[in-house]
Amino acid sequence: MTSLTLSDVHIAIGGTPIVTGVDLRVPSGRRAGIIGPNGSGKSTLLRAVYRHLPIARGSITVGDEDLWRLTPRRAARLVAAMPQETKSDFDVTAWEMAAAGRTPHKRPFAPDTAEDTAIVTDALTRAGVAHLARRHFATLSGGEKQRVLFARALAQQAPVLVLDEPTNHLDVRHQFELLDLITEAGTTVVAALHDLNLAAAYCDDLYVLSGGRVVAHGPPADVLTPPLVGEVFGVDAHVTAAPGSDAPHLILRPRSGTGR
Ligand SMILES: Nc1ncnc2c1ncn2[C@@H]1O[C@H](COP(=O)(O)OP(=O)(O)OP(=O)(O)O)[C@@H](O)[C@H]1O
Repeated sequence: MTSLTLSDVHIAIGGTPIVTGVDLRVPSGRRAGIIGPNGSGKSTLLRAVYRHLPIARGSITVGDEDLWRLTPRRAARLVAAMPQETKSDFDVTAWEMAAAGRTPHKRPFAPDTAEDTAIVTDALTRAGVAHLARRHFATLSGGEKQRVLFARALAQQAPVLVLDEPTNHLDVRHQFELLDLITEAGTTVVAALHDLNLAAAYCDDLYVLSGGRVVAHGPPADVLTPPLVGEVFGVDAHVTAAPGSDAPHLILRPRSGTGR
């Protein structure tokens, strides 16, 4: 297992600063959630962690390895991603999409070994989509695609998992199942989540992004206070306890006095 550390990370797109001075540390095997309103920079930050977007300043380290100094192959052995969107216009099956997770473990154009096949089968099974293996990825529903992409990330067997809104297409049962699977996998996780209650229930620490900066971080109970939620998200929050757990549970309402 491996820790993930972001130090003073700055990201600009087309000369415009989007993420500014982010420090974030996920100890080995722990789960950090990134929350924040639309456009606050969550996806941009995660794209830098899975090397789809370069950083302008700062560093990202996995264990003691500087992610941006590694070969793509080495980086992909350390960090697997389940991005929000994937180009699905080309003609691959769900199996081939999941099997792409094995690429960093193989020589270029090498065929799948029996071990690769077993790992991909196991990943599709754990993600609950083995029955879709022969279907064309482009024809799957949003939630089915999301679970195949999760299978790809599992097949990659990387110690760090980056998840961008992993539950946004999933029905409630599959939301819980996916987050339980992630918890059982025991990998180091950084995930952007819109659902504050799922974030509170499944993450050890939360980082709140607003305007590309971290404005609060810590255990969910310390971060998800009514004043913080009011200030960052512009809604009223009432905090209760989640049934059978120590995690806070929020009841959210439109901000009083907004005329709604
Ligand atoms: N390629 C781009 N060119 C210009 N601006 C961009 C680009 N990508 C992102 N941005 C801007 O950067 C900001 C942060 O976007 P990002 O997608 O990281 O936010 P987010 O917190 O993930 O939002 P959401 O909750 O809506 O998914 C937004 O204002 C967005 O418009």
